[in-house]
Amino acid sequence: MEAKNTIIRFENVTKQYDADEPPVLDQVSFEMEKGKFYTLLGPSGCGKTTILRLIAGLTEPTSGNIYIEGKLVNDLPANKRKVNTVFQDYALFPHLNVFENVAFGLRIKKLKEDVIEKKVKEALRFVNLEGYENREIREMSGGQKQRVAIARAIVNEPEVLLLDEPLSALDLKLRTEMQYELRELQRRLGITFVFVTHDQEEALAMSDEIFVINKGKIQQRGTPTDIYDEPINRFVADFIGESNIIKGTMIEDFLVEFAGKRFPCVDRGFLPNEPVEVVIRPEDLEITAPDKGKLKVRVDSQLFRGVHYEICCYDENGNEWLIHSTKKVKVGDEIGIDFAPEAIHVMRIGETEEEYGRRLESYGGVTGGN
Ligand SMILES: Nc1ncnc2c1ncn2[C@@H]1O[C@H](COP(=O)(O)OP(=O)(O)OP(=O)(O)O)[C@@H](O)[C@H]1O
Repeated sequence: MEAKNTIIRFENVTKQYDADEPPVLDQVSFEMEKGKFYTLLGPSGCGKTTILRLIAGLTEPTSGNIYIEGKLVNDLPANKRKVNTVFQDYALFPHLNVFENVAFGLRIKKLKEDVIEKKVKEALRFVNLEGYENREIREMSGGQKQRVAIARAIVNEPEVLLLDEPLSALDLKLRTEMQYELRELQRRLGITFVFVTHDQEEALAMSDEIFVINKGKIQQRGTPTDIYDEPINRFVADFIGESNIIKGTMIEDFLVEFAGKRFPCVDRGFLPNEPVEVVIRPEDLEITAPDKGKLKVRVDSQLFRGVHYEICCYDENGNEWLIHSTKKVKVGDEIGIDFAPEAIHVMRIGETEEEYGRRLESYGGVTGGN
Protein backbone atom coordinates (compact mmCIF):
# COMPACT_ATOMS: atom_id res chain seq x y z
CA MET A 1 0.00 0.00 0.00
CA GLU A 2 1.16 3.51 -0.58
CA ALA A 3 0.67 6.87 1.12
CA LYS A 4 -2.25 9.02 -0.10
CA ASN A 5 -0.05 11.66 -1.68
CA THR A 6 2.16 9.21 -3.59
CA ILE A 7 1.96 9.78 -7.33
CA ILE A 8 4.66 7.49 -8.75
CA ARG A 9 5.86 4.24 -7.26
CA PHE A 10 8.55 1.89 -8.59
CA GLU A 11 8.60 -1.58 -7.05
CA ASN A 12 11.75 -3.61 -7.76
CA VAL A 13 11.96 -2.30 -11.30
CA THR A 14 14.68 -3.83 -13.45
CA LYS A 15 15.38 -2.76 -17.02
CA GLN A 16 17.70 -4.77 -19.21
CA TYR A 17 17.91 -3.66 -22.84
CA ASP A 18 20.40 -6.32 -23.83
CA ALA A 19 20.49 -9.86 -22.34
CA ASP A 20 24.31 -9.97 -22.59
CA GLU A 21 24.75 -6.72 -20.70
CA PRO A 22 24.10 -6.05 -17.01
CA PRO A 23 20.74 -4.39 -16.35
CA VAL A 24 20.60 -0.62 -16.79
CA LEU A 25 18.33 -0.42 -13.74
CA ASP A 26 18.65 -3.08 -11.10
CA GLN A 27 15.70 -3.67 -8.72
CA VAL A 28 14.97 0.00 -8.26
CA SER A 29 12.24 0.95 -5.75
CA PHE A 30 11.08 4.45 -4.82
CA GLU A 31 8.06 6.64 -4.28
CA MET A 32 7.47 10.20 -5.44
CA GLU A 33 4.92 12.52 -3.87
CA LYS A 34 2.42 14.80 -5.56
CA GLY A 35 3.48 18.40 -6.11
CA LYS A 36 7.20 18.00 -5.45
CA PHE A 37 10.27 18.78 -7.54
CA TYR A 38 12.43 15.67 -7.94
CA THR A 39 15.81 15.52 -9.61
CA LEU A 40 17.47 12.40 -10.95
CA LEU A 41 21.18 13.08 -10.74
CA GLY A 42 24.00 10.88 -11.94
CA PRO A 43 26.77 10.46 -14.48
CA SER A 44 26.16 9.81 -18.15
CA GLY A 45 24.69 6.37 -18.78
CA CYS A 46 23.59 5.68 -15.20
CA GLY A 47 19.96 5.16 -16.20
CA LYS A 48 18.31 8.54 -15.57
CA THR A 49 16.60 8.79 -18.95
CA THR A 50 15.53 5.18 -18.68
CA ILE A 51 13.64 6.00 -15.47
CA LEU A 52 11.88 8.87 -17.27
CA ARG A 53 11.00 6.64 -20.21
CA LEU A 54 9.57 4.04 -17.85
CA ILE A 55 7.43 6.67 -16.09
CA ALA A 56 6.27 8.06 -19.45
CA GLY A 57 5.44 4.60 -20.82
CA LEU A 58 7.95 4.89 -23.67
CA THR A 59 9.59 1.64 -22.60
CA GLU A 60 8.54 -1.30 -20.44
CA PRO A 61 10.24 -2.71 -17.35
CA THR A 62 11.92 -6.10 -17.76
CA SER A 63 10.57 -6.97 -14.33
CA GLY A 64 8.97 -5.16 -11.42
CA ASN A 65 5.95 -2.88 -11.22
CA ILE A 66 5.28 0.79 -11.86
CA TYR A 67 2.30 2.54 -10.28
CA ILE A 68 0.91 5.99 -11.05
CA GLU A 69 -1.65 7.27 -8.57
CA GLY A 70 -1.87 3.78 -7.10
CA LYS A 71 -2.72 2.12 -10.45
CA LEU A 72 -0.42 -0.47 -12.00
CA VAL A 73 0.61 1.07 -15.34
CA ASN A 74 3.07 -1.52 -16.71
CA ASP A 75 0.79 -2.09 -19.70
CA LEU A 76 -0.76 1.37 -19.94
CA PRO A 77 0.26 3.12 -23.19
CA ALA A 78 2.07 6.46 -22.98
CA ASN A 79 -0.87 8.50 -24.29
CA LYS A 80 -3.13 7.17 -21.52
CA ARG A 81 -0.79 8.39 -18.76
CA LYS A 82 -1.19 11.83 -17.20
CA VAL A 83 2.47 12.41 -17.86
CA ASN A 84 4.22 14.73 -20.34
CA THR A 85 7.85 15.06 -21.28
CA VAL A 86 10.05 18.02 -22.19
CA PHE A 87 12.98 16.66 -24.16
CA GLN A 88 16.54 17.91 -24.23
CA ASP A 89 16.27 19.14 -27.83
CA TYR A 90 12.68 20.37 -27.18
CA ALA A 91 11.44 18.36 -30.22
CA LEU A 92 9.44 21.33 -31.53
CA PHE A 93 7.95 21.31 -35.04
CA PRO A 94 9.98 23.85 -37.05
CA HIS A 95 7.29 24.29 -39.71
CA LEU A 96 4.57 25.22 -37.18
CA ASN A 97 4.32 28.52 -35.33
CA VAL A 98 4.31 28.84 -31.55
CA PHE A 99 0.54 28.53 -31.24
CA GLU A 100 0.35 25.41 -33.41
CA ASN A 101 3.25 23.76 -31.60
CA VAL A 102 1.45 24.14 -28.29
CA ALA A 103 -1.93 23.23 -29.80
CA PHE A 104 -0.63 20.07 -31.45
CA GLY A 105 -1.62 17.56 -28.75
CA LEU A 106 -5.01 19.20 -28.28
CA ARG A 107 -5.77 18.93 -31.99
CA ILE A 108 -4.95 15.22 -31.88
CA LYS A 109 -7.46 14.93 -29.06
CA LYS A 110 -9.93 16.70 -31.39
CA LEU A 111 -10.89 19.38 -28.90
CA LYS A 112 -13.10 22.26 -30.09
CA GLU A 113 -11.31 25.29 -31.57
CA ASP A 114 -12.42 27.72 -28.85
CA VAL A 115 -11.25 25.30 -26.11
CA ILE A 116 -7.89 24.87 -27.86
CA GLU A 117 -7.46 28.62 -28.14
CA LYS A 118 -8.23 29.16 -24.45
CA LYS A 119 -5.90 26.40 -23.28
CA VAL A 120 -2.99 27.41 -25.52
CA LYS A 121 -3.23 31.04 -24.43
CA GLU A 122 -3.30 30.00 -20.79
CA ALA A 123 -0.25 27.74 -21.23
CA LEU A 124 1.67 30.50 -23.01
CA ARG A 125 0.76 32.93 -20.24
CA PHE A 126 2.16 30.48 -17.71
CA VAL A 127 5.55 30.50 -19.41
CA ASN A 128 5.54 34.27 -20.04
CA LEU A 129 5.09 33.98 -23.81
CA GLU A 130 1.82 35.88 -24.20
CA GLY A 131 1.70 37.59 -27.58
CA TYR A 132 4.17 35.19 -29.22
CA GLU A 133 1.43 32.99 -30.73
CA ASN A 134 2.21 33.75 -34.36
CA ARG A 135 6.00 33.66 -34.13
CA GLU A 136 7.85 31.04 -36.11
CA ILE A 137 9.95 28.61 -34.05
CA ARG A 138 13.13 29.68 -35.87
CA GLU A 139 12.53 33.25 -34.69
CA MET A 140 12.65 32.20 -31.06
CA SER A 141 15.75 32.23 -28.83
CA GLY A 142 17.00 29.11 -27.00
CA GLY A 143 15.28 30.11 -23.77
CA GLN A 144 12.05 30.93 -25.61
CA LYS A 145 12.05 27.59 -27.42
CA GLN A 146 12.50 25.98 -24.06
CA ARG A 147 9.38 27.77 -22.81
CA VAL A 148 7.37 26.75 -25.88
CA ALA A 149 8.34 23.13 -25.18
CA ILE A 150 7.17 23.51 -21.58
CA ALA A 151 3.92 25.19 -22.68
CA ARG A 152 3.30 22.31 -25.08
CA ALA A 153 3.75 19.85 -22.23
CA ILE A 154 1.64 21.64 -19.60
CA VAL A 155 -1.24 22.40 -21.99
CA ASN A 156 -2.26 18.76 -21.53
CA GLU A 157 -2.62 19.37 -17.79
CA PRO A 158 -0.38 16.47 -16.77
CA GLU A 159 -0.04 15.32 -13.16
CA VAL A 160 3.65 14.74 -13.79
CA LEU A 161 6.05 16.69 -15.97
CA LEU A 162 9.24 14.90 -16.98
CA LEU A 163 12.17 17.08 -17.98
CA ASP A 164 15.19 15.41 -19.59
CA GLU A 165 18.20 17.73 -19.24
CA PRO A 166 16.07 20.61 -20.55
CA LEU A 167 18.66 23.29 -19.76
CA SER A 168 21.78 21.63 -21.11
CA ALA A 169 21.66 23.48 -24.47
CA LEU A 170 21.56 26.93 -22.83
CA ASP A 171 24.49 29.14 -21.90
CA LEU A 172 25.30 29.58 -18.22
CA LYS A 173 23.43 32.86 -17.65
CA LEU A 174 20.25 31.75 -19.38
CA ARG A 175 20.52 28.41 -17.70
CA THR A 176 20.52 30.02 -14.24
CA GLU A 177 17.54 32.19 -15.22
CA MET A 178 15.63 29.15 -16.45
CA GLN A 179 16.43 27.30 -13.23
CA TYR A 180 14.57 30.01 -11.30
CA GLU A 181 11.76 30.05 -13.83
CA LEU A 182 11.27 26.30 -13.79
CA ARG A 183 11.26 26.13 -10.01
CA GLU A 184 8.73 28.97 -9.87
CA LEU A 185 6.60 27.33 -12.56
CA GLN A 186 6.55 24.07 -10.65
CA ARG A 187 5.32 25.89 -7.53
CA ARG A 188 2.58 27.69 -9.45
CA LEU A 189 1.40 24.56 -11.26
CA GLY A 190 1.61 22.45 -8.11
CA ILE A 191 2.31 19.28 -10.12
CA THR A 192 5.16 16.80 -9.77
CA PHE A 193 8.31 17.58 -11.76
CA VAL A 194 10.89 14.88 -12.44
CA PHE A 195 13.99 16.63 -13.72
CA VAL A 196 17.06 14.88 -15.09
CA THR A 197 20.52 16.40 -14.89
CA HIS A 198 24.13 15.41 -14.45
CA ASP A 199 24.92 18.84 -12.99
CA GLN A 200 25.10 18.64 -9.22
CA GLU A 201 24.84 22.39 -8.64
CA GLU A 202 21.66 22.51 -10.68
CA ALA A 203 20.24 19.61 -8.66
CA LEU A 204 21.12 21.23 -5.34
CA ALA A 205 19.60 24.56 -6.39
CA MET A 206 16.28 23.32 -7.73
CA SER A 207 15.06 20.19 -6.01
CA ASP A 208 12.83 19.27 -3.11
CA GLU A 209 14.40 15.86 -3.34
CA ILE A 210 17.38 14.44 -5.22
CA PHE A 211 17.90 10.82 -6.26
CA VAL A 212 21.60 10.20 -6.80
CA ILE A 213 21.96 7.34 -9.27
CA ASN A 214 24.95 5.27 -10.26
CA LYS A 215 25.30 1.95 -12.04
CA GLY A 216 21.58 1.29 -12.16
CA LYS A 217 21.00 1.81 -8.44
CA ILE A 218 19.73 4.73 -6.44
CA GLN A 219 22.72 5.44 -4.24
CA GLN A 220 20.94 7.95 -2.03
CA ARG A 221 17.77 10.01 -1.99
CA GLY A 222 17.10 13.07 0.14
CA THR A 223 16.79 16.82 0.29
CA PRO A 224 19.70 18.79 -1.16
CA THR A 225 21.04 19.51 2.33
CA ASP A 226 20.71 15.84 3.38
CA ILE A 227 22.65 14.72 0.35
CA TYR A 228 25.27 17.42 0.67
CA ASP A 229 25.79 17.17 4.43
CA GLU A 230 25.28 13.44 4.89
CA PRO A 231 26.54 11.62 1.81
CA ILE A 232 26.07 7.92 2.28
CA ASN A 233 29.09 6.66 0.38
CA ARG A 234 32.17 7.76 -1.51
CA PHE A 235 30.35 7.99 -4.82
CA VAL A 236 27.74 10.43 -3.48
CA ALA A 237 30.31 12.44 -1.50
CA ASP A 238 32.46 12.75 -4.60
CA PHE A 239 29.68 13.45 -7.05
CA ILE A 240 28.03 16.15 -4.91
CA GLY A 241 30.62 18.85 -4.56
CA GLU A 242 34.27 18.67 -3.72
CA SER A 243 35.19 16.63 -0.70
CA ASN A 244 38.04 15.33 1.35
CA ILE A 245 37.59 11.57 1.50
CA ILE A 246 40.12 9.84 3.75
CA LYS A 247 40.43 6.19 4.75
CA GLY A 248 40.05 5.59 8.46
CA THR A 249 38.98 3.23 11.24
CA MET A 250 35.96 3.55 13.49
CA ILE A 251 37.55 2.71 16.86
CA GLU A 252 34.30 2.80 18.82
CA ASP A 253 31.12 4.86 18.92
CA PHE A 254 31.99 8.57 18.63
CA LEU A 255 35.72 7.94 18.05
CA VAL A 256 37.32 7.69 14.62
CA GLU A 257 40.96 7.37 13.54
CA PHE A 258 42.39 8.85 10.35
CA ALA A 259 45.59 10.57 9.22
CA GLY A 260 47.35 8.81 12.11
CA LYS A 261 45.24 10.38 14.88
CA ARG A 262 42.03 9.78 16.78
CA PHE A 263 39.19 12.31 16.71
CA PRO A 264 35.89 12.61 18.54
CA CYS A 265 32.96 12.47 16.11
CA VAL A 266 29.17 12.26 16.23
CA ASP A 267 28.85 8.90 14.43
CA ARG A 268 27.99 5.59 15.97
CA GLY A 269 26.58 2.17 15.06
CA PHE A 270 29.70 0.76 13.37
CA LEU A 271 31.55 -2.42 14.31
CA PRO A 272 34.56 -1.95 16.61
CA ASN A 273 37.63 -1.13 14.50
CA GLU A 274 35.61 -1.16 11.30
CA PRO A 275 37.44 0.29 8.27
CA VAL A 276 35.55 3.36 7.08
CA GLU A 277 35.80 6.36 4.82
CA VAL A 278 35.66 9.81 6.34
CA VAL A 279 34.30 12.86 4.53
CA ILE A 280 35.05 16.45 5.51
CA ARG A 281 33.85 19.27 3.25
CA PRO A 282 36.55 21.78 2.23
CA GLU A 283 34.54 24.69 3.68
CA ASP A 284 34.42 22.94 7.08
CA LEU A 285 38.20 23.10 7.49
CA GLU A 286 39.55 26.08 9.35
CA ILE A 287 43.12 27.30 8.93
CA THR A 288 45.08 27.76 12.17
CA ALA A 289 48.68 28.22 13.28
CA PRO A 290 50.66 24.97 12.68
CA ASP A 291 50.41 23.71 16.27
CA LYS A 292 46.90 24.97 17.03
CA GLY A 293 44.90 22.78 14.66
CA LYS A 294 43.93 19.12 14.80
CA LEU A 295 46.27 18.26 11.92
CA LYS A 296 49.44 19.76 10.54
CA VAL A 297 49.59 20.08 6.74
CA ARG A 298 51.84 21.63 4.12
CA VAL A 299 50.40 23.93 1.43
CA ASP A 300 50.94 22.52 -2.04
CA SER A 301 48.92 24.94 -4.18
CA GLN A 302 46.46 27.80 -3.92
CA LEU A 303 43.88 29.13 -6.38
CA PHE A 304 41.71 32.23 -6.00
CA ARG A 305 38.11 31.31 -6.80
CA GLY A 306 36.44 34.72 -6.45
CA VAL A 307 34.76 34.20 -3.08
CA HIS A 308 37.35 31.93 -1.49
CA TYR A 309 40.78 30.45 -1.93
CA GLU A 310 40.99 26.81 -2.88
CA ILE A 311 44.02 25.49 -1.03
CA CYS A 312 45.47 22.06 -1.58
CA CYS A 313 47.64 20.60 1.23
CA TYR A 314 49.19 17.30 2.27
CA ASP A 315 49.45 15.90 5.80
CA GLU A 316 52.40 13.88 7.16
CA ASN A 317 50.73 10.64 6.03
CA GLY A 318 50.45 11.83 2.46
CA ASN A 319 46.67 12.47 2.55
CA GLU A 320 45.51 15.32 0.35
CA TRP A 321 43.37 18.03 2.01
CA LEU A 322 41.35 20.57 0.07
CA ILE A 323 40.45 23.74 2.00
CA HIS A 324 38.06 26.52 1.00
CA SER A 325 38.95 29.60 2.97
CA THR A 326 38.85 33.37 2.71
CA LYS A 327 42.32 33.34 4.29
CA LYS A 328 45.32 33.48 2.00
CA VAL A 329 48.30 31.22 2.72
CA LYS A 330 51.71 30.71 1.14
CA VAL A 331 52.62 27.71 -0.98
CA GLY A 332 55.20 25.65 0.93
CA ASP A 333 54.07 26.89 4.36
CA GLU A 334 53.12 24.57 7.17
CA ILE A 335 49.65 25.35 8.57
CA GLY A 336 47.23 23.76 11.01
CA ILE A 337 43.71 22.66 10.12
CA ASP A 338 40.87 22.49 12.59
CA PHE A 339 37.44 20.92 12.22
CA ALA A 340 34.47 20.30 14.51
CA PRO A 341 33.34 16.76 15.44
CA GLU A 342 30.12 17.50 13.47
CA ALA A 343 32.17 18.24 10.34
CA ILE A 344 33.45 14.65 10.31
CA HIS A 345 31.13 12.36 8.42
CA VAL A 346 31.86 8.64 8.66
CA MET A 347 30.73 6.26 5.90
CA ARG A 348 30.78 2.48 5.69
CA ILE A 349 32.83 1.55 2.63
CA GLY A 350 30.79 1.12 -0.55
CA GLU A 351 27.45 1.11 1.24
CA THR A 352 24.26 1.78 -0.74
CA GLU A 353 21.15 3.34 0.70
CA GLU A 354 19.39 -0.04 0.91
CA GLU A 355 22.32 -1.60 2.77
CA TYR A 356 22.47 1.43 5.04
CA GLY A 357 18.76 1.02 5.85
CA ARG A 358 19.21 -2.71 6.56
CA ARG A 359 22.21 -1.97 8.78
CA LEU A 360 20.18 0.47 10.84
CA GLU A 361 17.45 -2.15 11.25
CA SER A 362 19.96 -4.78 12.36
CA TYR A 363 21.09 -2.49 15.14
CA GLY A 364 17.51 -2.58 16.43
CA GLY A 365 16.86 1.12 16.24
CA VAL A 366 20.32 2.38 17.13
CA THR A 367 21.13 5.01 14.55
CA GLY A 368 24.30 4.75 12.58
CA GLY A 369 25.80 7.54 10.55
CA ASN A 370 24.95 10.86 12.09
N1 LIG B 1 17.12 1.63 -26.40
C1 LIG B 1 18.26 1.20 -25.85
N2 LIG B 1 18.83 0.03 -26.24
C2 LIG B 1 19.96 -0.43 -25.67
N3 LIG B 1 20.64 0.21 -24.69
C3 LIG B 1 20.13 1.38 -24.26
C4 LIG B 1 18.93 1.94 -24.82
N4 LIG B 1 18.66 3.09 -24.18
C5 LIG B 1 19.67 3.27 -23.29
N5 LIG B 1 20.54 2.23 -23.33
C6 LIG B 1 21.74 2.08 -22.45
O1 LIG B 1 21.31 2.15 -21.11
C7 LIG B 1 22.24 2.86 -20.31
C8 LIG B 1 21.53 3.98 -19.57
O2 LIG B 1 21.02 4.91 -20.47
P1 LIG B 1 20.22 6.21 -20.04
O3 LIG B 1 19.90 6.96 -21.30
O4 LIG B 1 19.09 5.84 -19.16
O5 LIG B 1 21.32 6.97 -19.19
P2 LIG B 1 21.39 8.47 -18.68
O6 LIG B 1 21.74 8.39 -17.25
O7 LIG B 1 20.14 9.20 -19.01
O8 LIG B 1 22.61 9.04 -19.49
P3 LIG B 1 22.86 10.48 -20.16
O9 LIG B 1 23.09 11.44 -19.03
O10 LIG B 1 24.10 10.25 -20.98
O11 LIG B 1 21.66 10.81 -21.00
C9 LIG B 1 23.33 3.32 -21.25
O12 LIG B 1 24.41 2.44 -21.12
C10 LIG B 1 22.70 3.23 -22.62
O13 LIG B 1 23.66 2.94 -23.58
